[in-house]
Amino acid sequence: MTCFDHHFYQALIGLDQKKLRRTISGIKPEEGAMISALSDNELLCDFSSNDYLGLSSHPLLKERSQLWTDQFGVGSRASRLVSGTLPIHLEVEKKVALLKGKEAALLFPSGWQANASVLPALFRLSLEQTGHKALVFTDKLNHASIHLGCSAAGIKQIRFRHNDLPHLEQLLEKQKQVNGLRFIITESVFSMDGDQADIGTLRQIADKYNAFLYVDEAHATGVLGENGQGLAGGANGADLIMGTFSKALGCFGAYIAGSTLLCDWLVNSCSGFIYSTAIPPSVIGAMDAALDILPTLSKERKQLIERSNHIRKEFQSMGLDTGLSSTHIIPVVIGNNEATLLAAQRLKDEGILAIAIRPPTVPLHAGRLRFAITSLHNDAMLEHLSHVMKKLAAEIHRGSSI
Ligand SMILES: Cc1ncc(COP(=O)(O)O)c(C=O)c1O
Repeated sequence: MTCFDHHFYQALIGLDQKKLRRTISGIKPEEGAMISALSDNELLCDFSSNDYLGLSSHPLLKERSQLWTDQFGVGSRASRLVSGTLPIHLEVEKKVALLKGKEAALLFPSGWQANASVLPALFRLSLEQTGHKALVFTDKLNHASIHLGCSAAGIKQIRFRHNDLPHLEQLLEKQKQVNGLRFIITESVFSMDGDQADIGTLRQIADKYNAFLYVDEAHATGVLGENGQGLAGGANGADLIMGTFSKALGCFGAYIAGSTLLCDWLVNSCSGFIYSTAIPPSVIGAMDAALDILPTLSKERKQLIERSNHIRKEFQSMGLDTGLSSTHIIPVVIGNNEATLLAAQRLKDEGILAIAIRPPTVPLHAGRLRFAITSLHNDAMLEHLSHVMKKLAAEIHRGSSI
């Protein structure tokens, strides 16, 4: 009991009333894409997992994780700049840089931590070098950790409409005479919408306005681009790529990739890198194995995209709103929070897990079921999904409470 429990209680009641309260419900992984819910042991096919290539249970990831734990210990003992840097951290950073076609890379304990701490470090560069605050142009649907990185730095974001690059240009043009370094920040595949940013055009705009292009590739890495490189790698891509190992790469942790000087600057200025214990050997082992496996998965990537295209078309033919999705992430936008929760429950009753995503994760009145297709889904699972969604679509169109 704390002296503020009555405040916590009232705040939670407020969320309940708006159907926005979140609760933790545990799961146990079963074979393939199946999981069982801890609450009732119900067996469900998981369409909410970000384990897009099924690597989280891959034998090589487990083996190397175990091997490097045996060789280097469980913990990494210190932060990277103290005595926490092992040869395996440096090796994996080289592999990330190679995958992304960049000079250098740095590992971070999580994607959230990377965005939340790298952005403030970059923005400080503007103040230090020009004496003026950074001008930060952000897509309206960027991830919460990007917003946090901006607000932690006291930056007022100049937000452009989602994926609307003419609007971005207008905003850049409007600020043309204002001093300060310019940053453009976007995701390459949007986590809740499954649509893609046009990196080529963003690069041209960034060059025209001498802006630094920062791209979060959390959901593209592993799945899209050559060898799963993502969409923003190479010389014509982003200035800084941020990405995670926690999704298609099946493990945990994150990275940024860019120029050597950029990485050297972050080693000297980024609090999330400097003041945090180095990633443990078990995780580095899994990261290393995932990076080795990635180039061998072209067939899986192709199949994943084909299957996702098929499911999206099926949903659309049922009159469901899949937004602008063009990837393995397929939202079905329902709108109302209560109806979204009901729809998720209907699916659960039919053995399908698709979590109801509600504000503030998505904009107001844009509640949705978010389906992530993975390599672990087989034809029978996808057919069952289609069958169940047909029934749900009929309910939606009948105008029932869903
Ligand atoms: C676009 C995006 N960026 C960053 C993150 C944070 O990554 P992590 O889960 O590694 O903290 C996520 C994950 O939820 C994400 O979807």
